[in-house]
Amino acid sequence: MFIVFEGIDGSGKSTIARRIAKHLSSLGHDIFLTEEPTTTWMGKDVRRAIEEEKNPLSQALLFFADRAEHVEAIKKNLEDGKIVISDRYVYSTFAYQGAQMEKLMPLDKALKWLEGVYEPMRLDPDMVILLKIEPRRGLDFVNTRDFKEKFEREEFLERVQDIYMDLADKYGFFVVDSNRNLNEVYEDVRKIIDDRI
Ligand SMILES: Nc1ncnc2c1ncn2[C@@H]1O[C@H](COP(=O)(O)OP(=O)(O)O)[C@@H](O)[C@H]1O
Ligand SMILES: Cc1cn([C@H]2C[C@H](O)[C@@H](COP(=O)(O)OP(=O)(O)O)O2)c(=O)[nH]c1=O
Repeated sequence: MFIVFEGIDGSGKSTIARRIAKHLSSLGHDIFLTEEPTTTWMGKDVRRAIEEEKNPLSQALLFFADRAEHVEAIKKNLEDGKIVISDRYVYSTFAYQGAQMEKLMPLDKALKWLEGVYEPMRLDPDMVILLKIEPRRGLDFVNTRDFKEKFEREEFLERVQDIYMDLADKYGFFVVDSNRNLNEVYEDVRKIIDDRI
């Protein structure tokens, strides 16, 4: 079973993924809890490219390089009978790099290209849970930098979330409202997963 958490920055993915991993582990399941960008040197290079605001195409290809390796690790853990829980996956690239690339080309073309790059490494999750939060609220939970940067980030994340919502329709994500107390969010997510495991 391969479960993915998606959502904009500060939507609660890491917190909820950790709690779900603990819960499933207490039920006796073996869990591989993982994340993208990964914690490998490739993942570190990806983070550096984001920080240095490199060209969206280089960023997209770096995310895919990191993911191509990650998919191998995920496959191995699935073969070992583990439940894999990933904090972000390919839909982050579709949503974030899609939003960046639409400044260069129409979004549908950008998404087609990104889906094409994914194809040779494709490993589709059994379940994708999208945590949906007001971008401003999410930003308040993460780093607060200067006002202008925050405003630009908020506008960008609004667009990322719109794309996520289109992807939710297309790929059949479970959408959970994260504009609430984290315990309520967790309970909804736990029910979705417990009903299907
Ligand atoms: N819906 C929420 N209600 C209250 N706190 C939240 C909520 N979502 C996130 N947080 C808090 O915001 C911080 C960032 O959450 P995190 O799980 O790291 O989000 P993400 O991985 O999506 O960026 C954490 O301190 C978390 O407790
Ligand atoms: C996996 C992935 C992440 N990202 C972005 C989302 C985040 O802004 C940033 C770092 O990811 P992450 O550490 O998960 O951020 P957060 O915990 O705040 O959600 O990388 C992409 O743009 N494309 C991708 O494919």
